[in-house]
Amino acid sequence: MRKLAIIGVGNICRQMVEVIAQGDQFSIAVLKRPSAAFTAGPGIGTVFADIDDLLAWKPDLIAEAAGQAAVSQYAATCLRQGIPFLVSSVGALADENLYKALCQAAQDGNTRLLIPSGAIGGLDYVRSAAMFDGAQVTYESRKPPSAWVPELAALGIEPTHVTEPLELFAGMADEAATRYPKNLNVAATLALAGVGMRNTKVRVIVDPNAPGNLHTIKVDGPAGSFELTIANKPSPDNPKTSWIVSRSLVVSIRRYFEPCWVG
Ligand SMILES: NC(=O)C1=CN([C@@H]2O[C@H](COP(=O)(O)OP(=O)(O)OC[C@H]3O[C@@H](n4cnc5c(N)ncnc54)[C@H](O)[C@@H]3O)[C@@H](O)[C@H]2O)C=CC1
Ligand SMILES: O=C([O-])CC(=O)C(=O)O
Repeated sequence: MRKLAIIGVGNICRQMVEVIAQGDQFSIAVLKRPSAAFTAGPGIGTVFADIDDLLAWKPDLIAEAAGQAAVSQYAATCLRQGIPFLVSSVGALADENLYKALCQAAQDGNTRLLIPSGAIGGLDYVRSAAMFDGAQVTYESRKPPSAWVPELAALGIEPTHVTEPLELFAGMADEAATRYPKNLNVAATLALAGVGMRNTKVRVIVDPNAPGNLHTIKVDGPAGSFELTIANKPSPDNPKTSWIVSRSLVVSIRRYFEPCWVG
């Protein structure tokens, strides 16, 4: 039985535990915020509120499903201790210094910083296409107003008053992922797989007509072109987070331990 630790006890964690409990051979511990009122439910063996206690439990892999601040707070310590660290809040790595420090910590610990595809896909193609000079990569996020409630409120906009597509942002991936830490982690993922944070162009649109969380990736380069639109259903408990994300994390965990993987 392997030991899996999940940082964060929200929507993604809940779904991961449900899926893993159905067949994977893991015992699961979670790390909650010290102030959070959370007790172990089905599938969760132990609840920690302190990272040192979690590390003393000696997990085989730690998955972060908490937020960008949790990556800067915990990842380096875990990696230096030789524990693979799977990041969901990839936008934290838009900070180049943090990204380099975590790669170094992984090397020092002889382990890996793991980055899942999350809400998007096609990263294998993007990675290969980016090996050719001149490849261009763009990303467009189009989510309904329900995914943008606090951000719209900060602009003084009532979500129900958005009746036409509204461009929130146009710029580069690092800025998008930093400005919108709960909606644009995938911009950083795409940038890391492809042509980098400062070369990946991003548009963010609040679209009242979007049938879900739409992600469009375009690649144009010497090797060919590629256009992919993914229409994700939002998570039942969190409209910002696409439902598929927890599954992507579970796939990454299985892939880490399995002797053979595809893709
Ligand atoms: N890579 C991807 O495709 C995606 C990544 N994400 C990332 O996943 C994160 C989690 O998403 P959800 O589970 O839907 O959010 P959620 O808000 O339902 O759950 C987050 C949980 O983490 C806890 N938390 C926050 N900071 C913490 C800390 N420092 N230590 C311990 N616990 C902490 C919160 O109390 C909450 O229980 C998002 O904030 C986002 O950064 C979300 C969607 C897609
Ligand atoms: O789940 C999604 O659709 C994307 C998302 O929130 C993120 O990248 O942070």
